[in-house]
Amino acid sequence: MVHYVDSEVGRLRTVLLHRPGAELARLTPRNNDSLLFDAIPWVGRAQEEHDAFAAALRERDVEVLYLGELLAETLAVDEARAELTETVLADRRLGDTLRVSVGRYLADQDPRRLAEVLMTGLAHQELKPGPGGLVYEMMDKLDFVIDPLPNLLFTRDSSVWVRDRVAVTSLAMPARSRETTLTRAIYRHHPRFAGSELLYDPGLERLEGGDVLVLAPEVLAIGVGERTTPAGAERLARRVFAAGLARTILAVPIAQERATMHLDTVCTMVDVDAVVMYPNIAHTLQAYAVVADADGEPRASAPRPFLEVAAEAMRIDRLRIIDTGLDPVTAEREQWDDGNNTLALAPRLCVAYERNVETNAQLERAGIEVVRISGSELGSGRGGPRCMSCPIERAPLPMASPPLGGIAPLEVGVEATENGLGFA
Ligand SMILES: NC(=O)NCCC[C@H](N)C(=O)O
Repeated sequence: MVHYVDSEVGRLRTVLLHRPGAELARLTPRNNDSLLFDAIPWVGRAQEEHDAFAAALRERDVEVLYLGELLAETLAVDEARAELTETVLADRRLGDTLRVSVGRYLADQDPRRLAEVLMTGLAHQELKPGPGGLVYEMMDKLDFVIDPLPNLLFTRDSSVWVRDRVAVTSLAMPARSRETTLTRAIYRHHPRFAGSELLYDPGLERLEGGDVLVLAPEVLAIGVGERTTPAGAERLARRVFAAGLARTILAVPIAQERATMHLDTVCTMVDVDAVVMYPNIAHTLQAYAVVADADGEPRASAPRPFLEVAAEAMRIDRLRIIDTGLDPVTAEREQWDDGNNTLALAPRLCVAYERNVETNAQLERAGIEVVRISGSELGSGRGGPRCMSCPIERAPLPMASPPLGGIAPLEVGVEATENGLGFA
């Protein structure tokens, strides 16, 4: 099984999605802020929108894997089951009496139902018969014994592939931190991923997948802001250099605000040399170019304009920008609604939310084909097509020029095609 991603735009072959389920029905006006949703989604409609997204990908020959299914299959492995049960029971809010009772409940579930509980959580009133004990008695019947994970929908953030390695990330927000226990278990125990080496681990410094862009073979950009810390970027750089997976990493400071929670909320790639980007920051965004010194340690140079540093690292003349919206107000509205958060299926072919009318028109004027999907309900969690997808295999792109540092491209069968770019 090939797992390989060396760009943002190489033809997408396999992707990990999560079809939203009952975990979305846990959202209420009391908890939506802490669970990182801006509204209460209509679950059935969100599922329809998501099914249409998945269908659009399949129609274009993309293999769609579902996190829920992989998790259920993973839980058939005893070691994975024990590991994930233990993680849930380690929650110090439970106390001993409730812990024993939750442990028994989990042990009684078959892999499919256990996967559902791990994703959807468990409400106090669902644990029957109640175990008694102080903790249980003092809980409200609507409280959660196991918290739900409504942000599983955004598979981009909990893992990211860099060439043939997968980085299981370290999520910053408490509402999301348990997500990576699930992705980690899948990559470690599911037979499909047997032999995959983990490049990063949830116990390390904060790092989220939405901040990691594979700009070109051997060039990564890492947003540093609300979610990813400088220490997370440095740790990933060290590991990527040690594994010979990249020669330059750009650390890109972004405002620590909800509107710009990840780098992919302001900038995504739509061609080998083009990004759709929020114009209000395009020319002020800076980047620190990080390379390995003689000992393999990451060394950063002084910050310079992102667009310049990126083009240099990618060995192209210019990184073309396609603006979000037409005017500053439309740009602000469409950036908020994930107009920048496109998912490239191949160079010059991307998936975008239909509601971002002006941005999509700009993309088309620039020669990018746009597959429009509706996302009125999906978008209530503040994420678009890129956030909702974790590419596992993309057709490789050629190196921009012969590698200078002696890092050889992997032998993974670059397709010979008419345009020579490895995509049909
Ligand atoms: N890459 C992304 O921007 N992902 C969107 C994550 C949205 C989610 N509600 C969160 O706040 O983490």
